[in-house]
Amino acid sequence: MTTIPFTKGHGTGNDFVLIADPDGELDLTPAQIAALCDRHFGIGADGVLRAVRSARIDAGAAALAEDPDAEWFMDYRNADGSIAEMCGNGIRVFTAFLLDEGLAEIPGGGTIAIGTRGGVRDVHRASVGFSVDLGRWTLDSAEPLVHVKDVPVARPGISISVPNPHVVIAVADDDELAAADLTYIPQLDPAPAEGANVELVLPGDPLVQDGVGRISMRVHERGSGETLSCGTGAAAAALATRHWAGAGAPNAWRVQVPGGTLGVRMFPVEEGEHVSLSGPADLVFSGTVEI
Ligand SMILES: N[C@@H](CCC[C@H](N)C(=O)O)C(=O)O
Repeated sequence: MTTIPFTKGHGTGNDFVLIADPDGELDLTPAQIAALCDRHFGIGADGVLRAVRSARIDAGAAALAEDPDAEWFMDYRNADGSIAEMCGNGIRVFTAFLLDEGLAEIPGGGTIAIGTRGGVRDVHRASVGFSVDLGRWTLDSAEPLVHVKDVPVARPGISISVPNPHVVIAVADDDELAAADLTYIPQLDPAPAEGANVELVLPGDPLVQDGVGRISMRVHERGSGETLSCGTGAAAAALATRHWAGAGAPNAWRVQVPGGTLGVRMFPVEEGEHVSLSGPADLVFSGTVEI
């Protein structure tokens, strides 16, 4: 048994166990991650965020090659111990944790570069919490048929990577959004080999207010089940809705999730378009745990 300090944090209710492991000494197994995330027998969380110096984790070499300033690497794990490329809520909470622990600083008005398995991501302070540039997104050609328990009709999903995989479907109304039973894993046909996070989206009425698009969303996350929020899922949901809305749809979106509100923005860059995510990041308590 090893006793390790941890902090519990969340971003719009998407909650995480945060562990500082600067020298990469803690090789947590999937079973240990699942035990930490267990809501009955552990601390309870949707995932684990390990803060390790990029130089001290294999996956960090690519991050440092991309941006030598990416001193810290976010080693993200889903609640079942599986690895994902990116976590949009997690990276804001991770940044709050680095600052709180005195491990990093964000110079006034500046950004911090964080290594992730999906590439280096720049985070800066926002009016509420933090904003992260999620980088380039891709629309994949797959349109799997999505069956969600208690949603009467299966419908084709739109596949978007940011760069973790998402499949987004629209629902008809509030009742359908509420009725969906996301304790069951949505069935995708064909099923993507790497799995997918599935977002159910209800466009706002009106869809656009004061130039900002509005949607509500629920999510079933790969490796974590239904969560109160998914940052990369909010970005994928806004991108899918803009795609459905067609020409003239806005590039700024407010996404209502069960745990709060997130902001999504699309903006042009030299090589295409990036999507950014903003929202709160809260550290709730700290303690020690035996693993
Ligand atoms: N909750 C996260 C996404 C976490 C990873 C996801 N479950 C996956 O496996 O891709 C977010 O806020 O983006």
